[in-house]
Amino acid sequence: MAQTPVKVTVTGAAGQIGYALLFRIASGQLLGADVPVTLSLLEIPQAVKAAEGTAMELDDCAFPLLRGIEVTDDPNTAFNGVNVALLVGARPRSKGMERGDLLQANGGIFGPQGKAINDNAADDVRVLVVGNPANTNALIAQQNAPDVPAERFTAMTRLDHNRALSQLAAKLQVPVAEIKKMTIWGNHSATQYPDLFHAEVGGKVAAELVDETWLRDTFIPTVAKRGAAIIEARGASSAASAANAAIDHVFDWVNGTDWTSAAIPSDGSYGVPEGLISSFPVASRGGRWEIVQGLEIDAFSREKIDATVAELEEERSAVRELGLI
Ligand SMILES: NC(=O)C1=CN([C@@H]2O[C@H](COP(=O)(O)OP(=O)(O)OC[C@H]3O[C@@H](n4cnc5c(N)ncnc54)[C@H](O)[C@@H]3O)[C@@H](O)[C@H]2O)C=CC1
Ligand SMILES: O=C([O-])CC(=O)C(=O)O
Repeated sequence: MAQTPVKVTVTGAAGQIGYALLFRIASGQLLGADVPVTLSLLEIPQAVKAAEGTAMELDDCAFPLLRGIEVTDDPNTAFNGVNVALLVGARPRSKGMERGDLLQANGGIFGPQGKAINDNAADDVRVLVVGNPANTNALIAQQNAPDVPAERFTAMTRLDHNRALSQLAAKLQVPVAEIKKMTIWGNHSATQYPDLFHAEVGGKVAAELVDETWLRDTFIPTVAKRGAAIIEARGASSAASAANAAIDHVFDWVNGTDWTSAAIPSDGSYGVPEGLISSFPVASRGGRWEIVQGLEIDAFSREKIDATVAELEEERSAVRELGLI
């Protein structure tokens, strides 16, 4: 029997990440090489024409797995029956904009999108928020979707995870595939904590294979500030690598993995207050993320985790005060 296509909705579809992401979804890399998909491209009215242009190009690829494309500026249409929602479109910080203004502007996007997901999505919907500030935008969407299980709302720290793998592989001159158990904790921001005390290379603890100064003064800031370094070098923010990380996140969520990093709602593990959407070491089993349990947290890591979690708490308080959640 022919398989029913999975509906994948991408917001901000006419943006840079959208352009790097849509073709890979349509080619089968998001869900698997045997899973047909339909795509819904959500944009603001001014960018619908550009998204239609991307849809024309998608048509022109004649992807065997792509069973339909819609382009719309209506969230209720875009999320109608959606199985996988990739929330990429967001309001970037502009010059002179205060953090409260940024959160308010994004509340105006992620609140209504959360509600539209609540009212229209398929029962098995999975949501990945990429648009910044990703963790708190995910919280806003989740809190506006009370009928959807809270655990279905996640935010992307997989790009940070991949950056950490790549930096460590280069330092140790080993292939990326030899590194296991990498973890990003906390917020997708400069406070994030890339943890080498649980990462392993050839069965050895990564933190013991590098000197402490490099770990503290080079590795952590390089990973945490890589987004800014890309903007500085490219004159535009990470797009292909962000799209790649979104593909990795959803593929592993659906198909399973023993260990990666994802920002998911906290159940209180590792002292992270319940409900915060924070990055953890996670496994995916049976289509659900689980926080890896039982890790010893040393004093250095505790301080770093507490700092990034404190930032998430501040963001949650700010959006509460603004009445966004
Ligand atoms: N979590 C992560 O690791 C990363 C997150 N990002 C974030 O991803 C977001 C998107 O980045 P780019 O694609 O480079 O930006 P972009 O500016 O090229 O594209 C954003 C698109 O979103 C659209 N948009 C704005 N409001 C919308 C709404 N209400 N509904 C639907 N579409 C809407 C815009 O029209 C635009 O086409 C940014 O917030 C960026 O900071 C970027 C890289 C990594
Ligand atoms: O800062 C940005 O807009 C891009 C970003 O999140 C990243 O590259 O990690």
